[in-house]
Amino acid sequence: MPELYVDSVSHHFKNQNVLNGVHLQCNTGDIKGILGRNGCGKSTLLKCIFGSIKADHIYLKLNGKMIKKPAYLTQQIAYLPQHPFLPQQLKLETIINLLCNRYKKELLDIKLIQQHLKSKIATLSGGTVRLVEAILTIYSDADFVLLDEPFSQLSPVMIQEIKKHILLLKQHKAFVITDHYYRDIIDISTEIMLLKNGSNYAINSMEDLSLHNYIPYH
Ligand SMILES: Nc1ncnc2c1ncn2[C@@H]1O[C@H](COP(=O)(O)OP(=O)(O)OP(=O)(O)O)[C@@H](O)[C@H]1O
Repeated sequence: MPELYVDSVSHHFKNQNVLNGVHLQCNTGDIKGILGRNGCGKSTLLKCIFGSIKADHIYLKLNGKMIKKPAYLTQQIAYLPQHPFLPQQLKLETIINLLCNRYKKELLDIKLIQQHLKSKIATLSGGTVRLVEAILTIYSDADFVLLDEPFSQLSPVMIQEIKKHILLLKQHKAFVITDHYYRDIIDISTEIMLLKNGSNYAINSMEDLSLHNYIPYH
């Protein structure tokens, strides 16, 4: 079964140690939810795994094989960054033709996608771009999908739509997802971890989140 295994992730910026030996592992069917306060290093962790920043140290295996080059070069990992990444002047249809093969049919069956196929990205609202980017990443060819704040900017019904697609695709893929909409993360995740002071902690209840001072005590 496809497996992403990441261990001993460490990274610093100037004199700040952001990640200090983080561990993460997931297989097809897993949705790994990552929670943590602002600035604790969630985005940095996803970037280190994807390879868009070079970690001080990372031990990364894909399907049992050690990967030494940036993981995005394997094309087995897809990544939704926090910032918009689709080319503004291209039509959605062109982007799909360039990027999507494996789940193209399923993608083109989605009403929201059909609706905007002929539109240039520049003409879509900010939230719609976010929605389209999240759906394209979920339906990418990759077996492992990293999603950085896929729910931000989205109305509740659109958050529901994204959750539906993640749950549909998890039979074929593994997801690592982070967002401050923690209830939505908890709702779909098979496992939750909290990032704090550079380390990861297993979360088994809402009380754990209070104990770690991620959510306030009631
Ligand atoms: N390029 C950079 N140069 C210097 N410091 C950085 C850089 N990128 C991130 N940092 C710092 O590293 C820390 C972790 O940032 P990161 O964006 O990973 O946090 P986060 O958990 O994703 O936060 P948020 O929930 O607010 O998005 C922060 O203190 C941030 O200021």
